[in-house]
Amino acid sequence: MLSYKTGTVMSVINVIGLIVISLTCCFSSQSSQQTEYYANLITQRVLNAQKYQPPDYYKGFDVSEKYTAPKDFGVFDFIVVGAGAGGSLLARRLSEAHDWKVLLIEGGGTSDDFVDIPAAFNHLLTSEYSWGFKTTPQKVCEDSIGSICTYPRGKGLGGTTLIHTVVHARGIPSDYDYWEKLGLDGWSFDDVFPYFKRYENASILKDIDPDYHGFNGPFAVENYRNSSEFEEAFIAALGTFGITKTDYNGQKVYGYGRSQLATHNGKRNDAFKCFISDVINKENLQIQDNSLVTKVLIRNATAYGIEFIHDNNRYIAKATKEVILSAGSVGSPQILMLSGVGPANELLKHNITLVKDLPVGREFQDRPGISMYITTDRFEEADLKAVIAQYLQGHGPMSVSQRTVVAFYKNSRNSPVEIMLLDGEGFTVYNNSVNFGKTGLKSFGIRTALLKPKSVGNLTLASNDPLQFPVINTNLLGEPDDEESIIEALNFMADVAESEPMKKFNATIKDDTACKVFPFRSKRYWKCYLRTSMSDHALHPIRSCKMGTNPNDSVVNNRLQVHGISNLRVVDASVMPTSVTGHQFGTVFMIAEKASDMIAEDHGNIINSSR
Ligand SMILES: Cc1cc2nc3c(=O)[nH]c(=O)nc-3n(C[C@H](O)[C@H](O)[C@H](O)COP(=O)(O)OP(=O)(O)OC[C@H]3O[C@@H](n4cnc5c(N)ncnc54)[C@H](O)[C@@H]3O)c2cc1C
Repeated sequence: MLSYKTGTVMSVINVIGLIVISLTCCFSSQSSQQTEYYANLITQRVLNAQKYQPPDYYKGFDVSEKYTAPKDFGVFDFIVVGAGAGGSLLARRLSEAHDWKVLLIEGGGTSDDFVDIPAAFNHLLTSEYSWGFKTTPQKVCEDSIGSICTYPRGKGLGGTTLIHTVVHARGIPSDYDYWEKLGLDGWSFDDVFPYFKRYENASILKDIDPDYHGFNGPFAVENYRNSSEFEEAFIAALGTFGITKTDYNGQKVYGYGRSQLATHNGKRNDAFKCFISDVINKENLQIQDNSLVTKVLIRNATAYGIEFIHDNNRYIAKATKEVILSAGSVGSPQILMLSGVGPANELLKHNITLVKDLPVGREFQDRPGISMYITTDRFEEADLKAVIAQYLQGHGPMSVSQRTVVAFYKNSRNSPVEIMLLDGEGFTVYNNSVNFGKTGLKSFGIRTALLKPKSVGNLTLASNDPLQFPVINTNLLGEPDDEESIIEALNFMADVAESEPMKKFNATIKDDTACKVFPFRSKRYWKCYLRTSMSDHALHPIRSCKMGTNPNDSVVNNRLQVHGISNLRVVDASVMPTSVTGHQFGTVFMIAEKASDMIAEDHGNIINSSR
C-alpha cells in the first residue's frame, strides 16, 4: 500500500508526465504544422517563380492621374530614398538624432517567410521582390533571346539584401587606400575600418581574426552550421593549389574560409530587418513603402524634396535639410537624370531641363560570375520536409545559398579572383512537385567571379517617363583582358574539380552545353562556355554615381554630396569608384555608417552611434 506521501509524489509525477507528453505533442504538432506551412509556401512560390514574366516597366505604379497636381506628403529633416543596404542603415543612424525627423521611402513592400530562406534566392530573382530589369544585348547572354540578360535588383524593404546570396566579404585595406590615392580624403582603410566594425556583430563567428571584426553592431553574422564531404574535398583541393585557410574579413583576405553569412539562426538577415525592425516604432522615423520616387525637387541648385507615386497618386515630400538617394546603382542614377542632373546631351535627348551637367551613369560596372557543375557517384534522397525541419532548428541546407566555402586568390595577371563551392542543388521541380535537391546522383557546383574587371558599361535613360526602366549596358567581358582572366579562372575551376581529393566520389564536370562540339578545356570551348547560361553577371554593380574630386568624371564628392547641388547626397553602391576584393553589401554598410557621421558633422548634430 502506498503511503499518502508516496501517493502524492506519484500523482505529481503522473501530472508532470502528462504535462510533458501534452507539451511534446503540442510542440510536435506545432512543428509539423510549421513544416506543412513551409512545404506549401515553398511549393507555391517556386512554381510561381517558374511562371514569372519580367515586367517592361515599373509595374504597380500605373498613374492614371499622371498629370494631376501632386498631393502634399509633409515636411521632414531628411528624406532617404530606398530601403536597401545603404538606405536602411543610414535611416537607422539618422533617426538616432531624436530631434531629426526622417522619412525612409521605398518602391517595394514588406518581405515574407519565403524571402527569409537563404536557399530560395534563385527563385526570388524571378519574383515580385526583384524589379525585373534587363540589359542591352551582352556577350554573356548569347544563348538568350536577343542576347539580353535579366538583371535582378531587389525591390522591397531590404532592397537587394532580400534577394542576395548572404555572403559577407568586405575587401582588403589596399582597396580603400586606393580610394584615398584617387584624392578621396577620408576613405583610406584606416579611415573606414571603424565603420566596418561599427555595424557588425561577429560574436558567434568561428575562426576569425577578432581584431578585424565588430561585436556590438546591429548586423549579426554567422557561419553555416553544417558541412559535407564535398566541402571537405573542396577545401583539400584548394590546399593542393596552395590556397590555405584564412579569415577573409581579417588581416589576410587571400585564402579560403567557411562562409560568413548575413543570417540569424539560419534565416536571411536582410538590411531592413537588422537595421530598422527594432527602431520601426520611433516617432521620428517614418517608413513609406510601395512608393516610387520619380524626381528630386531642386531649386536654385538646392534639393528641397522629392516627388513620388503611391497608390496611383502623385505626392510631394519636402526635406528641410537633405535628400539622400540610396536607390542603388540602377535607381539612384535614374532618379538623378529624371531630376535634371546628368549628362547634358543625354537629358537634351529626352527633353529634360538640365539642372547640372554631370557624368551620371556614364560608368556602370559589374563583374562576370561563372558556374560549373560537377556530378558525383554519391546518392541522395530528396526530402523537402526533412530539410524544412532542420531549417526550423536554424540550420541545414535551406539556411545557406549553397555558397558554403569562399576563397580569394590572385591569378597570373595579378587580378583578384573568387572561387566558391556551391554545395547542393537547392529547390528543384519535377512534375510540378517541388523538392530540395533531387533523388539520384548528387552534384555540386564551383563558381568564380572576377573581382576587379576592366570592362565598364553605362546606364542611360530610355525616356523621360519615370515609369520606364533605364537602359543598362554592363559591357561584361567587353575588354579582352577580362575574358583571358576568366578563362584562366575556368581552367583553375576545372583543375580543382579534377584534383585528387575530388576523385573519391568520381567528380566529373558536367558538359551539357552546346560547347561540347569543341575540345573540352580548349580556348574555343571556354569562349563558347562564356556565352552560355553558366555565365552571367555577379550582380554587384557600382560606379554609376561615382565618387571623385572632379565633376567632369564623377558625380559625388568625398562627402557623397552631388557636385554643384546643395542638400543632395548619394549613399549606396553607385558611389564606389572602384570595386573591392570582396563582395559588396559590407562596403555599402560601411559607406552608410560613414555617411551618417558626415551628415551629423555637417549639421552640427550628434547621433548615438558616433559617441
Ligand atoms: C542575386 C544577388 C546576389 C548577391 N549576393 C551578394 C552577396 O552574397 N554578398 C554581397 O556582399 N553582395 C551581394 N549582392 C549585392 C548586394 O546585395 C548589393 O550590392 C547591395 O544590396 C547594394 O546596396 P544598395 O543600397 O546600393 O542598393 P539596394 O540594396 O539595391 O537598395 C536600393 C533600394 O532602393 C529602392 N529603389 C530603387 N529605385 C527606387 C525608386 N525610384 N523609388 C523608391 N525606391 C527605389 C529599391 O527597391 C531598393 O530597395 C548580390 C546581389 C544580387 C542581385
